[in-house]
Amino acid sequence: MEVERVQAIVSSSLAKNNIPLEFVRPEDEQPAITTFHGPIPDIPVIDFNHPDQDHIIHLIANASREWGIFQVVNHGIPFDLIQKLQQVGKEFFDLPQEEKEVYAKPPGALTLEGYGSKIGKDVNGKKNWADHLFHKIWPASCINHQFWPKNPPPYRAVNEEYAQEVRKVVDKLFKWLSIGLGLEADVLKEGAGGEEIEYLMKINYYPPCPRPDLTLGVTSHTDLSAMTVLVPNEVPGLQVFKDGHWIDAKYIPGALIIHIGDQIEILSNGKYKAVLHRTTVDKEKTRMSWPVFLEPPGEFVVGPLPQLVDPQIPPKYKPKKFKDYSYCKFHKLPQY
Ligand SMILES: O=C(O)CCC(=O)C(=O)O
Ligand SMILES: [Fe+2]
Repeated sequence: MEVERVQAIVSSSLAKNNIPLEFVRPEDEQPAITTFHGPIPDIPVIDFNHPDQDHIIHLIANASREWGIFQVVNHGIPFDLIQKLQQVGKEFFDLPQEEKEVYAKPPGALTLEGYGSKIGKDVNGKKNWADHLFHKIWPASCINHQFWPKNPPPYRAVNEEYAQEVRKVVDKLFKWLSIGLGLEADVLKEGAGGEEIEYLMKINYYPPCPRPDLTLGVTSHTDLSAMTVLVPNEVPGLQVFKDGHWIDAKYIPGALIIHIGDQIEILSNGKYKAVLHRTTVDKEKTRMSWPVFLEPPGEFVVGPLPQLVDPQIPPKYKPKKFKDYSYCKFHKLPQY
């Protein structure tokens, strides 16, 4: 069966002011009805250039306890590299449809890697207003170049360079998040797979939509990863659920958006929270984003760090192989 990409639907036959019913969300999900516009604090913004490292650690730990998400400025990744990452990704999605299909996720494949759209409809029978491309970028041993676009030609070099830069930021984040729990600097990284942690790049492509009030790009979820490091383009759309409200993330040029994912929530025994988030789409503009998911290897067992468990504070999660955790999450089965 041929899967129809959202981008292809948009460029073909879309009636003005109309979208196919399978993209129309129930009212309790529609962004026009459920987005909060009252006064509310912004997602915390953390400056890695702050001279006092203890202060940075304090801010990161607080943001991860209270929000599960924060933005980082002055993170050290050169702005022109971020712009190149965006440019080569955009050029890939601008290719003719049949050229992109060369990278299509093989049907029935176990891997997430490849070009595609979410095939299954969700529990409401609804689809996401988004296409995507997934491929691993680190460690070298887990890279499948068959899923890396050959076009545009600089795609590979730019993604290789980005992988090296993002690793430096990730190492700092793991270290500071660990210290923020009152623990040794290496515990979270080691608890999530150490040097074997896999860096999974995703490009989200959200075409313009005639009815952004009715649909969603990605529906509400927490990330399966340990954490996620995301570069957005300039079109707003990320929303986070905080204190019972869906609120918009502000776009800060060049900033990285850090999501705490399920595996850090588990490792920290619930001290840090995986953030519930979703995305909206735009009437005129294409939104894109480049999350990198940091995932334990499939066979790696993740559970609450023993240092955070005692008779007064029992473990809130059972240790589990990452591949089993992912399987349950994708198939919407209970975890424990
Ligand atoms: O596009 C975004 O800002 C977020 C995308 C997202 O949540 C995801 O791909 O997991
Ligand atoms: Fe996400």
